[in-house]
Amino acid sequence: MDEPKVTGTKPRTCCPRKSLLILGFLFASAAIALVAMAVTQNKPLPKNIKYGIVLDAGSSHTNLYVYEWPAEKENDTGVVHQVEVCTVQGSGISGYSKDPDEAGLSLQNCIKRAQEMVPEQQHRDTPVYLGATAGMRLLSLQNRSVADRVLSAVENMLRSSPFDFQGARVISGQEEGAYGWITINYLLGNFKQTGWLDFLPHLQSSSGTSGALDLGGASTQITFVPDHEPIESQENSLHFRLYGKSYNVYTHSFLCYGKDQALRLKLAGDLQSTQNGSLLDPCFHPGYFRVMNTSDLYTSPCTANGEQQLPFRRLHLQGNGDYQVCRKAIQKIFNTSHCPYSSCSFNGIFLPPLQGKFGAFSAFYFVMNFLNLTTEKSPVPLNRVTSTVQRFCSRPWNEVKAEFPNIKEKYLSEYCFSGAYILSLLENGYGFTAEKWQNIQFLGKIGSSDAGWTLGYMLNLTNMIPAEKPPTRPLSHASYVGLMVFCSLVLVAVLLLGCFIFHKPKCLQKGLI
Ligand SMILES: Nc1ccn([C@@H]2O[C@H](COP(=O)(O)OP(=O)(O)OP(=O)(O)O)[C@@H](O)[C@H]2O)c(=O)n1
Ligand SMILES: [Ca+2]
Repeated sequence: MDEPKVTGTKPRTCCPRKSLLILGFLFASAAIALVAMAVTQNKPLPKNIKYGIVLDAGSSHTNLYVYEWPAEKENDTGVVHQVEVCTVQGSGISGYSKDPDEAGLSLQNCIKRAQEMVPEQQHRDTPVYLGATAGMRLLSLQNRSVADRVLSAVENMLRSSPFDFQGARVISGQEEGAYGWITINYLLGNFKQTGWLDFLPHLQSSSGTSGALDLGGASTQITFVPDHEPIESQENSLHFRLYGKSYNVYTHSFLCYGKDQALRLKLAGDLQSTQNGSLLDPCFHPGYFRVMNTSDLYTSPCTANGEQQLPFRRLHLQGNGDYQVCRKAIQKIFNTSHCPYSSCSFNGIFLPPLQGKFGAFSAFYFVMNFLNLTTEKSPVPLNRVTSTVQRFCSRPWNEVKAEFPNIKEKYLSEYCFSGAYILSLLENGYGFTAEKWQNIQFLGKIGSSDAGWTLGYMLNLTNMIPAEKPPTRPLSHASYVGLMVFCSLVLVAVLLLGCFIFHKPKCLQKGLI
């Protein structure tokens, strides 16, 4: 018998497979398009670089610095960096008092170098500034009109360059201190806008900044934020508002206390106790000789007051490398007999208690670096620095010369004096104890940029450091797009899942067949 036929309609294929496939395809395409759009939209645009040039016309020499930064990030912190430094051959511009035009010509090679560094089409938009420091301050005191002629010679040279000349002037000691402080804190990232993390306590000192110590040939600067102390003298007080934060900064520039002028001060003092023009100098190596015209010692306004009729015209200096005696001789150039404030450094100049970390650069760094005292990770303790300088000073000059044949004799012969002077200035002048010494970091460069006042000067003149924190979005554009994509995907996935759960296609429901 035939089995009864099952009648009725065939069970429908409950899943419209085709539609599901199409849906899946559309979903995948949408997801791919979303991701592709986010990626292409966020591809870094071709970099639009800007340049700026600053000439540091120091007392001993002139350096030209080229800086660059991405145009669209101008107001961010830490984006400007040095791409070139060119050292002008010969003396500093103040050394051209006898032939001011030569001061202008001396800059030519470095200007050429800058022309090679900056793309030609940007020459006209690249600002160039020249700032002269203590050498020109001294020349102005000595002979204003000669100083003006030197300045106009360098100005004419810079005006004739293809760059956008913005000025050549003598900057004040206060500015030099302040811009050095801005430079190092900008480069160390201490002005960083922390955004969401603003409420966290700062790790460094209470101000979150580092002090700056600059030692030049003719002046030296100390700049830092004291700890809640009032700054007792107006001329040492600066107020900055940077990236939405206020800073009360102490600064002082000691004219005549750069290392070259300090040596002159010491020698001029020593001369008073010699009868015949022979001087046994403890700050030079045993076996070192130097002959100088006594008149040269008194050409600077730093020593002019002590000018006297000496019975000899030449000074015969002979080294004996005695560090302890050298320190005593140097001590005499710091007058600590009077202080009209609650505390002073020397010469009656106000100094609040030292606070926080310090970055020490220019000659502080050159000398410490030469003595191999900057290579270790943590600061070398004061007693080790002292014994290193002491040992170096006692070495015979011919031995030192033979060991460092490539170092300029002028630099090499003075590292003993310079080491002792740095210790005198920091220990006795500013009061860095063995403990506080550990807060000093000797630095030449921070990243690719030299520590010095020039970067801070340019940042200020180009208005690249805003007083208030620029309004920033909580997320970067890339993070924003990424998050949007992610959330969209999650949303779609949740939607699909919801559809599947609440409108389960019959084929997926158990026991239907
Ligand atoms: N490798 C070097 C380079 C420089 N010097 C000396 O360090 C001193 C300071 O140099 P610098 O900071 O360049 O001084 P200037 O900027 O020229 O002087 P100032 O800031 O006082 O105008 C000078 O006596 C220079 O001879 C040194 O001993 N070793
Ligand atoms: Ca300098």
